[in-house]
Amino acid sequence: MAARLLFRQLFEKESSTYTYLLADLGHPDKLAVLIDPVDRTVDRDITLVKELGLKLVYAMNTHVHADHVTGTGLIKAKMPGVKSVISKASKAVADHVVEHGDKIYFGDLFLEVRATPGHTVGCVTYVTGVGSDQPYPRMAFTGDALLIHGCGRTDFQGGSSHQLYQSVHSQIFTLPKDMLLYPGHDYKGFTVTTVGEEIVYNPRLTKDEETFKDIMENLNLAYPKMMDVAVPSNMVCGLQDIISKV
Ligand SMILES: N[C@@H](CCC(=O)N[C@@H](CSS)C(=O)NCC(=O)O)C(=O)O
Repeated sequence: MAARLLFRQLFEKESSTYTYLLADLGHPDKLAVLIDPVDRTVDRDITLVKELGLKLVYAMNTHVHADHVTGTGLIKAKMPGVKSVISKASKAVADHVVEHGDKIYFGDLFLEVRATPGHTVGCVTYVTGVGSDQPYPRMAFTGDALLIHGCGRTDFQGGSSHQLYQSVHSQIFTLPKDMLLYPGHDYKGFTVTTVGEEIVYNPRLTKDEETFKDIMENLNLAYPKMMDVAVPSNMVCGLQDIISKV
């Protein structure tokens, strides 16, 4: 049966985080994945998965988040059989650790892993693809490597403005110009962008690398309020928090 993509963009307002639900409606079991679920909105996401008749197979993270606790641990507790996913480079614990070039299949569809370190050392971008040879709308989930007309900060968790600049230019700006890009957060009310739009209008990453580094060194952002709780919890995909929340 031909793959058919179901796609939902979900928002968690306290951390301005986007969670993405993707499923292959062409598969008899309607296999699905969630990218970057948040603990606070897990019940909403699980209800939606059930209402749509999907079978969730992976709860995936683009990186170890510093501003909120991932929902992957809670989802595993509430939906036995779902596997957590994160990059090997993050050094976090998950059921499935991925590296650059890996493909995560759900039905005939897959997400290809592109290493995009710089915001954190283990950041990855997930790019959609399809196993069979058919025309397909393509999208990439950039986590905090690339935000809409912005990018993730680089001042903690192994962050590096040099690495982020190289990651975005080599792994994201080389994708097809009309590819849709979906970020991990948005603080300004945007929902989606394209590769072509960011190549022209991103106010940070269109600059030369030295100017970019200067911009990043002078962001003067306060540390995320939940950082001391979120990072240790997310190093185990949120598992240490589940006992009090299930
Ligand atoms: N105020 C928020 C944290 C906001 C923040 O630092 N966002 C990060 C991504 S989450 S670690 C970021 O990279 N921002 C880049 C930017 O340019 O805003 C909180 O207290 O949680």
